[in-house]
Amino acid sequence: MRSILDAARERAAAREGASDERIDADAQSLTEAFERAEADGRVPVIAEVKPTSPTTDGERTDDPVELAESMVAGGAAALSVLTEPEHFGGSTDALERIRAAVDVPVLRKDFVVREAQLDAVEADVLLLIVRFLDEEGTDDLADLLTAARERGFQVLVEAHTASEVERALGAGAEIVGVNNRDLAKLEVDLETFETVATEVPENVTLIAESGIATTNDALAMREAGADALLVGSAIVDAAGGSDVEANTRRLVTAESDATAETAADADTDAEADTQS
Ligand SMILES: O=P(O)(O)OC[C@@H](O)[C@@H](O)c1c[nH]c2ccccc12
Repeated sequence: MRSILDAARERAAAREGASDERIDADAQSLTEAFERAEADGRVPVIAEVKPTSPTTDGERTDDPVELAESMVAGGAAALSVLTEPEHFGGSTDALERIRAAVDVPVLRKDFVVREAQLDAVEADVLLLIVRFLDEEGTDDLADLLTAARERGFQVLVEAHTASEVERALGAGAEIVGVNNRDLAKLEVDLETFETVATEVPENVTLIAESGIATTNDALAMREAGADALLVGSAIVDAAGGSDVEANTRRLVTAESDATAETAADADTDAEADTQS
């Protein structure tokens, strides 16, 4: 299989020939969706519809709209939908159907390297990956960021290292995602977020991405400063079962459950005190 980047360049070239109409996105605010979640005690989670990936065996053939609806029922603040066809089994059609079916913001997850790719499908939020930009055959991050905003998209800029975060901020990113997965080696290390997050100023919305599997992982990412979590595998093919709604809810309620547990512990302690 050719590389993700080569595939992206080729899809970009195909779109350049197609000269689609320019998207004029009517976008729902991602940060407001996070605030609504926080206001009712939910951890802001972006749940991801990803039929397959280079690190997954096989491909899920469930109806993506049903998956998405279960995620929202489980309390997801927003959704992420892969539209990359070759390595992730995604499609713009799935994104359109999901976006029409749910009332939360939807992120288009793809490898956008050229402006022409922006017009493939409307979404609330668009992903730009620092690692794949500013090099030969791709556009500049700052130019793409501007071009995406001109079309009405909010933009999530993804970084993996401190220097990529610097490039994201330098280009004017207001929403930054730190990917715990190294896209070259495809290995996940949650310490990536814990280390790199310290580079991001308070006024920037910060998202921890990938490899978040347990409620403890979720708590650790929040502790390290994540305003929101982006979770795919642990919701869709969790070891504990594939009840997507329950898997989403488990992460969404991680903090309220932890508080309840501490309170219960305190109660038991108080009881022990009165009895002694
Ligand atoms: O399935 P996970 O480990 O929960 O990860 C979700 C998401 O972060 C991951 O799919 C992802 C992060 N950045 C990407 C860029 C392209 C494609 C996919 C991704």
